[in-house]
Parts: sequence; C-alpha cells; structure tokens
Amino acid sequence: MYCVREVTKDLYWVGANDHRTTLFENIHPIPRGVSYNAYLLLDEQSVLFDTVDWSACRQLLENLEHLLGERALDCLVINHMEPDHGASIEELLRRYPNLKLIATEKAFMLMRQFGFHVDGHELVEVKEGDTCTFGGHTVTFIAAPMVHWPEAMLTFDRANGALFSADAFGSFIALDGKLFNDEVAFDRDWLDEARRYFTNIVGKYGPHVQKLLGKAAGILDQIKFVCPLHGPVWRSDLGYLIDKYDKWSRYAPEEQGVMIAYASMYGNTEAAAQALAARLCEKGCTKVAVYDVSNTHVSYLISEAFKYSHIVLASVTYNLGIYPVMHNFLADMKALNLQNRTFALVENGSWACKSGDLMQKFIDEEMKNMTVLNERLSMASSLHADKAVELDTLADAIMDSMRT
Ligand SMILES: Cc1cc2nc3c(=O)[nH]c(=O)nc-3n(C[C@H](O)[C@H](O)[C@H](O)COP(=O)(O)O)c2cc1C
Repeated sequence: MYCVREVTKDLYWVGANDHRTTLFENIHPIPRGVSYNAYLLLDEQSVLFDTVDWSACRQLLENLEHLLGERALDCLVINHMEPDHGASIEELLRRYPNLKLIATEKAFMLMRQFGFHVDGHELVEVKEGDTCTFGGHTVTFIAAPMVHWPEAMLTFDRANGALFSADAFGSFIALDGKLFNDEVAFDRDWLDEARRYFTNIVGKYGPHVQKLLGKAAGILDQIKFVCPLHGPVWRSDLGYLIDKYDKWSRYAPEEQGVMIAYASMYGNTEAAAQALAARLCEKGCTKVAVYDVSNTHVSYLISEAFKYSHIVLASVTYNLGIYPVMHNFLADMKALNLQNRTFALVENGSWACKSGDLMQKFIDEEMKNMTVLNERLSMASSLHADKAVELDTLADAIMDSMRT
C-alpha cells in the first residue's frame, strides 16, 4: 500500500519508516525507529529528491507508482549518496531507464564505487550555485561537503521555498504518519533524539555545519520548508532549529547544568556520584543528569555531553588505567570534537588509584578547549563520611564555575 504525504502543492513525501533496524549505521540504537525521507516534485518534469535505504525500496516504488500514474520518473537528484539514501538508485534506473541523474562529481564517484551501473544513463554533474529547471520550478544546488559525507549537497527550490537538506536538520525516530515539525511535540519528544542523531553522526564536522549555516542565512527569508532525509519536515519555527544546530556545531552547551557519568563495578563510585548529584540539587542546580557508562550506550552519553556545560567523570581505577568503558566515552568525545566544557573528576582505587590523573591527562592532552576543575574527589574503595567536606567543596566548585 502506498503511503505518501503532501508537503506543499506538487511536492510529496514518498519516503518510508523503519522500525526493524535496531542499530543505525550498525552502531547507534534506534529504539523509536527512523524514517528515510525522499520527496517527489510533480512539475513539467517529475523529479525525485533522493531515494531510500534498500530495505524501504519497495515502499518508495509503490509511493512513486501511486503519484506518477502513467507518467515516468524523469529526474533523480541525489543530495547524499550514503546507502541509507542512495541504495535504491539502481532499482529506479531499471524501472525508469530514461531517468536523468543529477548529483555532484563525488556522488557519481561513490555510485560507481558502490557498484551501481549508472554509466550509460544520462548523468548531470552539478556544483555549488548551478541551477536546473524542471518547468515552473528552478532549483539551485548548494555544496555541503562533510555534512556529513564529502559528496553532500543541498538543493533549494525558490518556487516553493523547499530546502532539501540531506542529512542536515535530520533526526532519529520514525515519523509514523506525522510529517511536519508542528505535528509533533518536538521539544518534548524529539529534541533528545535529534541531538543524539546530530552529535553522533555529524558532530565531528561542526566547522562544516557552521559554513552551511552561513550559506543558509543568505536565503533564510526564502526558506519555507526544510526537508531533511530523516525526521520531520520543518515549516515553522526555523529559528528554533537553527539555534540548536548553531549551538551543537559551535560546541556550545545548550544548558547550564551537570552531566555526571560514572564507571563503577561494585557500586561505591556510583554512590559517590549520587551523593554529588544530591549536593548539587541541594545547592540549587537541578539540571543534573546521572549516567552509568556501563549500561548507557555511548551515543546517549555523547548527546548529553553536547547538551550540558559541565561534565563530571567518576571512574574506578582498572588495571592501573581508566575503566575501559569510561575510556571509550572519553575517546568518543575526542573523536566527535567536543569542546568548551568544564570537567570535574572523581576517582576511586583500592591500592593504586590512577583514574583521576589519567582522565586529567586525557582531557588536557587529547581534547580541545576544556577546563578541568582543580578540586578532585578521591576515594579509597568507598566514600566515607570524613570525605563529606571534599564532596561539598567539589559541588561548590562546580556551582561557582557555572556562575562565571
Ligand atoms: C579487574 C580489576 C582491576 C583493578 N585495578 C585496580 C588498580 O589498578 N588500582 C586500584 O587502586 N584499584 C584497582 N581495582 C579496584 C577497584 O578500582 C576498587 O575496588 C574500587 O573501589 C571499586 O569501586 P566500585 O565499587 O565503584 O566498583 C581493580 C578492580 C578490578 C576488579
């Protein structure tokens, strides 16, 4: 059965929802699913903007057949060649052999690398600023390298104000019938997953996203619809969306608050993390989020690290090192280029406590623009009552640094 939604006159969402894939990119859990968005424009020529994951190809084909009727599909614009969007290209070429493919040079290179038999078809290579007319609609192509692959581009249709934004402005979570941002409670139900999507998938490329935001600013008054490849289409409140993207891509915290991530085998470091959380709340900072790194997928930890201004790392010592899962979290923060955060450290060990010094060294030497508070809470096996003052001092130091 076809399943389409009208975006605006002559433009349709023809994508699909996926609740079967458990790991996006085979790494990030997606318990609430994901959508693969593709859009069909019915002008003098029929134009499809991107395709879908191979698992959703049948749905795309049914949607196209429904809307096209007797018409052929004339053009396919590929904004992004990652297989969750590009995988169905070859099948479309089989069904619509006269299909004209429009993409960047690098996208065509990737199609060939992935083994798609595109040669022999009409291929139109486009670059920044090029335009294409399909009848009443003329689109302009905007290069968006490394947002988040090198071949990526955006396409802007001046006639209806639709910006086909590739992976930019996308989100996890299946649409399940809804399409527009104003049909969901985005801030309540989607923001955390949108941030987790952005920070883990595109987070490393903040400067590239900043460049793209600069380009978008030039046409902001003309953008009526932001049509990403995952998640809702934005037709209102663009300022809200752009503000989030601006913060995330500048590595600026969204909230003055504290993420406490603890690594604990037997519960003593965990107890210290909980005691610190309680002290912070008592002192008036209730924006405190506590996570056990061992049972929280690192993609959620990354999202929270991008959200909060302060991060407390509480780790046991493990074979003279940092607890491996905590080490992995640190490595991921570094890999995703997280910057501009204030850290506080809590360490634990029973005979040779090393985790504090090692975490400090990692942050100082491997990460950029980070501050580590001098106050450190150190414990031998467990936190005893005689450490109450140190605990309080650490909480005060965090509170003070939030005020400055
Ligand atoms: C495999 C293993 C390796 C450890 N290595 C160290 C170590 O190198 N230095 C140290 O001081 N404690 C070491 N410990 C002890 C723990 O860090 C310590 O008991 C800690 O207090 C446990 O805190 P928890 O209750 O939060 O798990 C090790 C424990 C285990 C199980």
